Amino acid sequence: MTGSVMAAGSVVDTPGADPVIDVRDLRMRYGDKEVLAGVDFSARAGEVVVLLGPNGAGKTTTIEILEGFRARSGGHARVLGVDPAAGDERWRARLGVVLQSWRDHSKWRVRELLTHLGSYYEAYSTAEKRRPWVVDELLEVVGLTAAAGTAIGRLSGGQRRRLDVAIGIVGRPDLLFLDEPTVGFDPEARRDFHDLIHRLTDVDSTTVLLTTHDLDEAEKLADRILILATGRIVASGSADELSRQVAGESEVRWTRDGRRFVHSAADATSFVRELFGQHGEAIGDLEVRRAGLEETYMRLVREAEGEGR
Ligand SMILES: Nc1ncnc2c1ncn2[C@@H]1O[C@H](COP(=O)(O)OP(=O)(O)OP(=O)(O)O)[C@@H](O)[C@H]1O
Repeated sequence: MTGSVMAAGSVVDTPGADPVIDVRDLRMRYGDKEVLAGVDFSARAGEVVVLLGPNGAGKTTTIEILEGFRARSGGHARVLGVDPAAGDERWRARLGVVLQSWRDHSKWRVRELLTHLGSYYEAYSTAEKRRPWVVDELLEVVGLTAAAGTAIGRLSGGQRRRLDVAIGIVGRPDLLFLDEPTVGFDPEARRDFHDLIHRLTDVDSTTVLLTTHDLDEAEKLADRILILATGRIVASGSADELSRQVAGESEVRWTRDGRRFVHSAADATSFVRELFGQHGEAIGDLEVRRAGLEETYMRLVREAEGEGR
């Protein structure tokens, strides 16, 4: 591991507060294929943690283990203080799950299904958290009011995904797992979804663990981004912190005498100082861009994969 990659397990929890998710040395094998080779991370109450990684890196596997859907091969995992392999109904009622795709319930109508699923949570209502979510309010926040009476088989792909999110949150979970929630969303649906996540974390202190391949989305939503590659968390931090870990070059753009110039510089500040020293007021439209999350992500994954060989 090089110095530019943060050591796995370096996430620090708030002192005194039990983490909502606590994973140490998590391992998973399918036959002789090792998918998770020692994953370490934790999440605090109200935090949005985004799990990034190439196809097949093990993101869904990680989430399914934490949801209690899949038995791990080894390591320590605690979710809301409970080993997910031994979680009971009461524990499950505090989780919300949005899987990659649901393919059932096609004859049910939207309102009917949400009312039905919500009824399972009534027994777990508390003074602090009334469960389930009132259906009309839920339909409103996920943008399905107009489709409330529509049979599920007739929803568009984006509406279907909104319904998946509604199913995930109908029980007002303390912890919400979302596996690629915005696939098929148009830009407006995506923005509504981002607002919804902010509402869940701000109003309800819901903790969120989500996977996505949309780096823009990761940057918008995440308090912390985890990059999973070669079976481990190879980097952890905000988009800004990650980009500072990668000693990338910045791009400097400017115009002079009506011409556009672009230059990559390792030290943008001294380059710009020199540029003004030489050309002074002739310089216009100056822009300096640090490596974006996409470039940072690609470099971190490539470094990890290079070392793994
Ligand atoms: N039930 C299973 N049996 C055998 N191998 C599996 C099983 N489930 C997943 N795998 C393999 O484990 C690896 C990790 O899969 P996983 O779905 O967790 O990755 P992912 O990071 O979520 O990928 P993607 O970004 O494509 O959704 C893949 O190589 C996959 O083929």
